[in-house]
Amino acid sequence: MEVRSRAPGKIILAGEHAVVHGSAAVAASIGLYTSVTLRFPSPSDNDDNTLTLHLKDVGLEFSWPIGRIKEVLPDSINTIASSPTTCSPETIKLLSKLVEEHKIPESQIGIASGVIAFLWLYISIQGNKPATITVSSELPLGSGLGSSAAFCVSLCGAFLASSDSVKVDFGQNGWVAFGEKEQQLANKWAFEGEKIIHGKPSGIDNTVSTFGNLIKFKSGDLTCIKSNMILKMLITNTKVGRNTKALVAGVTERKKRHPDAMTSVFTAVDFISNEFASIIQSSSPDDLEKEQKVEELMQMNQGLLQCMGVSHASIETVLRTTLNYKLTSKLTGAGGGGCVLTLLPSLLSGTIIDNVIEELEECGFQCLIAEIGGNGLEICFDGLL
Ligand SMILES: Nc1ncnc2c1ncn2[C@@H]1O[C@H](COP(=O)(O)OP(=O)(O)O)[C@@H](O)[C@H]1O
Ligand SMILES: C[C@@](O)(CCOP(=O)(O)O)CC(=O)O
Ligand SMILES: [Mg+2]
Repeated sequence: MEVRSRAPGKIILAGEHAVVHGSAAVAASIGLYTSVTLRFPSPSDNDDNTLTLHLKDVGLEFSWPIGRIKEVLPDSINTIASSPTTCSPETIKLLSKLVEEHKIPESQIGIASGVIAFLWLYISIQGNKPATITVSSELPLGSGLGSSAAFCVSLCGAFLASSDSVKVDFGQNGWVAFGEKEQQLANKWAFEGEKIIHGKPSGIDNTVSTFGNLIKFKSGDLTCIKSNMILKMLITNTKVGRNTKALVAGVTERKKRHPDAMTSVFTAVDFISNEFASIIQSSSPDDLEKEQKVEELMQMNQGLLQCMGVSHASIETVLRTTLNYKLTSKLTGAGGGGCVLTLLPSLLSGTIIDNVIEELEECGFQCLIAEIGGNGLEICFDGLL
């Protein structure tokens, strides 16, 4: 049997980092997906007793005989697919042992945490069954567009769709969404995977990747938003690599050093995200006024992200370049490099957009205009697409 799943990346329009500390944030899914194919060996493949993971984007392959997994985890992982569980530090150590048996080049060492998350999610949901899993993504990895969440959500989608705890209609054609209960379950498991990759995630990335659309998120609670204005964002990837876990930990350290100042920063971001959500939902027909307010909030949010210490020289270059065209930008995701959003007002001419993109690309950056607020996690069964 073969199951396919896909889950989108995201942009955070307001509130990254502060959302980890309980402030509100606003995020949207984008039309770039991570896809997973899961294949169980057929009865005729009786020699195939391995768990294999192909990571196409990074050109790495991992394979473990099921016997080796049982040897390293002798007490097996006592989890059930319907009950998402946090991986203990002891189990992370055991799973790391399995990952370290494969050579990961030093330049790609960040992939190890993703492979540990994969093992935790697979063994927890599917147990010790042999299978081959292939992952490929349209998202740049480690750039602030939520590739880690899309990775965890798409894996959980495929694992749950082929487990007994989820009822899926095998008869439907093409890509289908889970029912709400199954979406909640996939989201909770994906959050457990994100914890392994990020350390202390807020849960916004896996939530928007699972449910899609536009959301406001605060302290684990999700509110769906319906935008009443066209939000066109240019995404500029500075291609400066960074690691979300280290950036999130850096902000927490800064909060420990300056608790009152940082609490005020997070409170200000909470107001910005709430106001952002109300403006885009407002039924006022004055789009120009709404765009100007959104731009001002983006500018304020960027200033506060600088206060948190997560901007970067490459991000500042994008801000300066776009400002020359009177356009407003802010970093998106964890910062420290990665991606920057620029609001493209509805009346902006195509020529200006082309010119700004050309100038940004001359700096070595990569630009894209992504579709905002599309579908979340979807599943497809073999032969039906
Ligand atoms: N397609 C993928 N293949 C392998 N690992 C992935 C993939 N997508 C995400 N990951 C994992 O997620 C990590 C990047 O996550 P993170 O630092 O949070 O950045 P972001 O989520 O912004 O892309 C990678 O180092 C890897 O561990
Ligand atoms: C910085 C943060 O707000 C978003 C991180 O997004 P990304 O991994 O950089 O795509 C962390 C979180 O909310 O878990
Ligand atoms: Mg991430």
